[in-house]
Amino acid sequence: MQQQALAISVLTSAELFAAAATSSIKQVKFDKITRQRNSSNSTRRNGPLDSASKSPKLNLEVSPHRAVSAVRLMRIELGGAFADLLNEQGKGSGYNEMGYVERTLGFRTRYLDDRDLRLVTDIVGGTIRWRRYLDYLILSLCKNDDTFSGMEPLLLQILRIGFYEIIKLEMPPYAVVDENVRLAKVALRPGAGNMVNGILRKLVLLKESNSLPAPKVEGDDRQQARALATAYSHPVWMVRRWIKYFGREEAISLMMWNNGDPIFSLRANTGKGFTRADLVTELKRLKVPHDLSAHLDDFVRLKTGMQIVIQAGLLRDGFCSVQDESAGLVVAVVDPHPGETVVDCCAAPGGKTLFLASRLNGQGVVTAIDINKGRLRILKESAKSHQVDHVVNAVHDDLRAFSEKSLVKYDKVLLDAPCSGLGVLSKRADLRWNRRLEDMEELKSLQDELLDSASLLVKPGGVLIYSTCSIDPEENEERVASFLLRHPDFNIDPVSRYVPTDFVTGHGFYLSNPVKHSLDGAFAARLLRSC
Ligand SMILES: C[S@@+](CC[C@H](N)C(=O)[O-])C[C@H]1O[C@@H](n2cnc3c(N)ncnc32)[C@H](O)[C@@H]1O
Repeated sequence: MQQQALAISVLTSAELFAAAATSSIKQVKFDKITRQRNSSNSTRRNGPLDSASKSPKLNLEVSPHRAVSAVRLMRIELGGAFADLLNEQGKGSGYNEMGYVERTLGFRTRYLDDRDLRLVTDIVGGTIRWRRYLDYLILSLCKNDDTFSGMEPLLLQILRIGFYEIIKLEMPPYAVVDENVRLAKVALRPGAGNMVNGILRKLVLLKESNSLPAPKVEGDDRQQARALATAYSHPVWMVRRWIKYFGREEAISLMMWNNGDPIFSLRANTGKGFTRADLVTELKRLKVPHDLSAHLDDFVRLKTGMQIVIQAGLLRDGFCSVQDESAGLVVAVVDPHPGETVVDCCAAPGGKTLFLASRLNGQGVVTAIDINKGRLRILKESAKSHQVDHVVNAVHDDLRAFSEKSLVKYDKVLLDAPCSGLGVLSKRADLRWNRRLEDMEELKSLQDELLDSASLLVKPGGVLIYSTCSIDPEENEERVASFLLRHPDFNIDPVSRYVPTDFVTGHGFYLSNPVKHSLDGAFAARLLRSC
């Protein structure tokens, strides 16, 4: 199911870190909203104790995973945190989150077991992905627009959960109605429960009679894009952009991919002497279904069971990393060899650095630069647990400053640039709602600037590799074309020697396309500096 993993990837961990750094202000805002709500409901009959109470009542009537899901959705929406923020530490996070339930909803339920945690992950991921479509349905079943726009945040989350469970998870509808009505009554007030009851029952009737409202794809381009954006739950600007670049059918396929269950891969950490064969033995012992990667020797694809891998400590102990094959193929494009000097210009949290380092077989150095201290700390810790820290030199700096002052030139320079992340929307459930069209322009000029800086670090005859986890031509091919105009001493080195032909574009770049390859989207260009 969606968002199966609890701790997702090294990348996610760093973003969690970044999110945590900004969450305190947002938490104050959230606490304030929920405090206001709690104080106005302090007299409810069946309800929990007020949040000010020292020992919240144990309320076993409410299914704990729904309470936690609702709270997490509130946090994500109000706080802009990442969907897996509280899943990071696996089981332990359940306790953490129950604390939130107590403080914000004002009651306790039993603690979450593994099954509950999986349900929370599925419900939260799915509800976020389908938000635009769910809201369209909810709005169409409300008395009027004001009922929807004036709805309190928690009530809206409870409705979204109910709609998602009925429409997308196809759970037994009347059980879903009962459970969500109870949650609304306990967490809010009896009237809120009645409203949830009324709206969910209308939905069940429409679903049973096959007459759910559906956005009509008609009118001019903008109107059609709007309807598709609602039906497939994406922002309108993304849909328009994808139709422009990929055509309507591929845009739809891409949205369907983004809404599907994310697929996770593991990379065996050969730097620690743990081979893919060892990983496979472990996965078999743990009964985790998997396939060998068709593209990379050290990788396996998981069908399910990431939680089991996490709980077995394989990630914590550095035996493997969660890394998408699309990112692994970028390292294949870099093609590091023992004894070479490599610089990873935007390295943190270190997914690619670790793979590069393990490929050096203990000879050579990867200099890993990043502007973000917190993310770089994660990189350093991971390098230690992966036992590749002796070949990783972590540098906290802005690449633009570093490249101006560096006297050293490198054999291989990887710029894994900050980008929109439009290739990884299946794993990053909330990213689609956080990205704005305006971000694209800012990102493009940053990418140009960083490319210019990275090029200063390449020795004559050396290679600059530019990569992103985006599928957007303006962040990929266009940035390379613009760079080559500014830097005539660089030429395209086609990647066909490094990755399977299927991933090579007409211009000799590497492109992993979610629709075509069933991997995350990623891009890389090899640019050779003349001697
Ligand atoms: C796409 S992420 C890199 C992911 C990483 N390569 C990996 O595989 O785990 C981009 C990184 O660029 C860093 N960054 C952004 N601007 C930078 C700058 N001016 N100098 C150095 N790093 C920068 C960000 O902090 C972020 O960690």
